[in-house]
Amino acid sequence: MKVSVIGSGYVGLVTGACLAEVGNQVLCLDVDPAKIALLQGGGVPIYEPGLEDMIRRNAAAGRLSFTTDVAAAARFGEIQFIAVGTPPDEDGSADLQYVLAAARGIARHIERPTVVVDKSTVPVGTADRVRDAMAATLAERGADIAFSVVSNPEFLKEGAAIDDFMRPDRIVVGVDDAHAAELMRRLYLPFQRNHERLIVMDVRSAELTKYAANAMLATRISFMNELANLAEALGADIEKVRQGIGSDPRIGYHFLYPGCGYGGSCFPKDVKALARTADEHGLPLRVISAVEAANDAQKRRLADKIIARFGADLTGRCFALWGLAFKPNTDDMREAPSLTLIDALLARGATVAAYDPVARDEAARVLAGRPGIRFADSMQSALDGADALAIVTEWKEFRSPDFADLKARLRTPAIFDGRNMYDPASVREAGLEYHAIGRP
Ligand SMILES: NC(=O)C1=CN([C@@H]2O[C@H](COP(=O)(O)OP(=O)(O)OC[C@H]3O[C@@H](n4cnc5c(N)ncnc54)[C@H](O)[C@@H]3O)[C@@H](O)[C@H]2O)C=CC1
Ligand SMILES: O=C(O)[C@H]1O[C@H](OP(=O)(O)OP(=O)(O)OC[C@H]2O[C@@H](n3ccc(=O)[nH]c3=O)[C@H](O)[C@@H]2O)[C@H](O)[C@@H](O)[C@@H]1O
Repeated sequence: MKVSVIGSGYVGLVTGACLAEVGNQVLCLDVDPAKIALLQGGGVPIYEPGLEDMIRRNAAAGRLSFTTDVAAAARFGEIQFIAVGTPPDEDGSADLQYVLAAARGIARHIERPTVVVDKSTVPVGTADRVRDAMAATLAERGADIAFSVVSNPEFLKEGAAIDDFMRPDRIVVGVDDAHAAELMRRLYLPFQRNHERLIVMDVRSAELTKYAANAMLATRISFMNELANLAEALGADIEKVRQGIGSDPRIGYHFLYPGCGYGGSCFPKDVKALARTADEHGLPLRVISAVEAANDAQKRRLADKIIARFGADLTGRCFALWGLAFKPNTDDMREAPSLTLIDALLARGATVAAYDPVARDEAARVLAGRPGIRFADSMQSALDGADALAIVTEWKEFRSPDFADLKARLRTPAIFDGRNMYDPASVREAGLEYHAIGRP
């Protein structure tokens, strides 16, 4: 099939590359000329394991190409995916300007019946707005071209995006006409060879399913984070409690890891947007508001622990930071808990020496112009001259450090572990203080 993808960010690129991988012809569009020039030259603007190889392979085979030409993209695909950003507006609701601009761009140039598939995360009712925007644009052109609007929310996780797309738990398709439903079924056939993964429903339910999934996952994390804080006060170990409850299949082990708060481009904004939608309908989601407040507090937790240990005035102190990205295996810094910690430390007069295996450049871009932060080339060099170490992202290479070396390099041998990476007894036996989340 011929497929256009409007928006070449995390979701657009992964969608485009994976659809090309199974034999479709794919054209990816973006409004950012620098991004498209990089992609056309064989580069990839984001770090996502396996993506660069997949893009190169499919571009070389002539199945995947990139453009900034809206008309070319609109005329190319019988299916047009919209995968542009939906950032939070000032009031927390999803800003739909990019989605609607993409829809108008398609309608301005299509020449044959087209199925428009919304992959961006959008509030319930957005498909209607996309339909209206397209109909108005077609009317301005005096064109009578049939089109359908489908909701096909994306559930991939950054850092595992290719695998999530190629082997999805489920593919949610919200659709209200048989032709579009059949086209979507054919498009996704290669991704469900072992068993049926397509869940077909009405458009509004599909739109809500996406927010429900992210809100449920965020709720689990905030629940565990608050419980961890309580465990700490009670002298209990949240890691033992996690194992104790995760073994119940009704609860399960996934997404039960306490830490220094959830970040990323989606949980924070989607939780806000869902709360906003509920408020607009006079049906406030009290649980969801609490999830958000608990996360804001949890992101400050490591800084609070450091202040409790070293005092509120951190002038002259330096803290080593391991991990900058909002989670491992990505260079994404959006809403990363590291940013909250860095802000708090710098505001109290400290300096920070940060190390991240892949997010260094992105972090340097985000933190440009902030005095007091140095980017180290290795885990070890971040420690030199530091008072203590804080761990924000659980990269694999942080799992088994040489604690004796750590102790030798740090002025105060103390670890503030925001991801509960170590066995407290082993760290303490090595002569280091260990301040984790919810552990005695
Ligand atoms: N990042 C993730 O892991 C996931 C994101 N989502 C959702 O997918 C959507 C996209 O997210 P990301 O890919 O992370 O965003 P992103 O910010 O990485 O990429 C969006 C891209 O769209 C481009 N763009 C904006 N307006 C355009 C237009 N009119 N025409 C063509 N290109 C345009 C931007 O230049 C940018 O490159 C959001 O709604 C997000 O909530 C859903 C699941 C996972
Ligand atoms: O809508 C989206 O964009 C995506 O949002 C999340 O994916 P992502 O943000 O890439 O990353 P996650 O692995 O979900 O982690 C999000 C945050 O939660 C934190 N987290 C995760 C799991 C856990 O047990 N504890 C915890 O603190 C992570 O450290 C990270 O900061 C969802 O997992 C995806 O299904 C969804 O498609």
